Amino acid sequence: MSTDTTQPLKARGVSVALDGRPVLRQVDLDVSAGEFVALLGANGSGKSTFVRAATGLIPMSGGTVELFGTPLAHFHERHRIGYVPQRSRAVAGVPATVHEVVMSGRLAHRRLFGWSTKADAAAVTAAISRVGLPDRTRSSLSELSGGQQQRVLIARALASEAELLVMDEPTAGVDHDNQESLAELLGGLVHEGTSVLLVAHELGPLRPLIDRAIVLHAGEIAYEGPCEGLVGEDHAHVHMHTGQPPIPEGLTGEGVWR
Ligand SMILES: Nc1ncnc2c1ncn2[C@@H]1O[C@H](COP(=O)(O)OP(=O)(O)OP(=O)(O)O)[C@@H](O)[C@H]1O
Repeated sequence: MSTDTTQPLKARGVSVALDGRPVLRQVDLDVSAGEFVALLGANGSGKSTFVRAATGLIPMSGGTVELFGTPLAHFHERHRIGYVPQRSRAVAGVPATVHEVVMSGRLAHRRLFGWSTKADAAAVTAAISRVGLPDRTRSSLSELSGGQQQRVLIARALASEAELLVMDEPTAGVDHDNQESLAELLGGLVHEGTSVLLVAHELGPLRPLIDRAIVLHAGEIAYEGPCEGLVGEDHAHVHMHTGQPPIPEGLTGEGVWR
């Protein structure tokens, strides 16, 4: 269980331009220790861009990010962040076994070119078991179903013993039963003190886990507050399409539409 109460993520005024076009504008977003935050919004609203910028994968054109109290540029404890990319981005053409992919989650624990240790092997075995794939350890990733591939990517983050999981659409293309298993797994991790930033279109079985929702619209925050302030599964889309809050302002008493 994580006992560190330092704020895992503090982003202020994050702006990103891609191909010279502003994609994110002045986004403030926090994830506190033990918190489960959902980042919602329509296709192209900038969700993936935000998590990629906040984890240092792409540069920002403005703003600041602190990870566990350390400015991004000086943050070297990569193992504390478990980035679970969109499956389609991560899996395409990867000729690796489940074991190899999950073992790659241990790299941040090792010295450069160090051999894997017993601790690495134990962490990998435990992570693969935890996502329910112990009998697929030697399978190639390409042989697995979409939901199983997603679990392998999560196991990689678990193997790194991450304290903040940043997950980009982990339920996309995953059937309901696998979404339920994912919700159970994440519920257990949160109970143990893991913090989560989840990018999603639809929350489904993950909805009860969420402490706070943030809706992006065209690269800016359009809503921040509890899920109860969101109406329906595709609520974010309704709002995005109409440009109007789906409920009269002030009626929920919770959350802020901007
Ligand atoms: N490499 C890139 N170069 C130029 N523009 C990009 C690039 N990647 C994304 N974009 C654009 O940036 C905007 C935000 O994309 P992003 O992938 O962050 O959105 P998203 O909310 O995660 O959408 P989705 O739900 O479809 O993944 C989109 O208009 C997209 O076309």
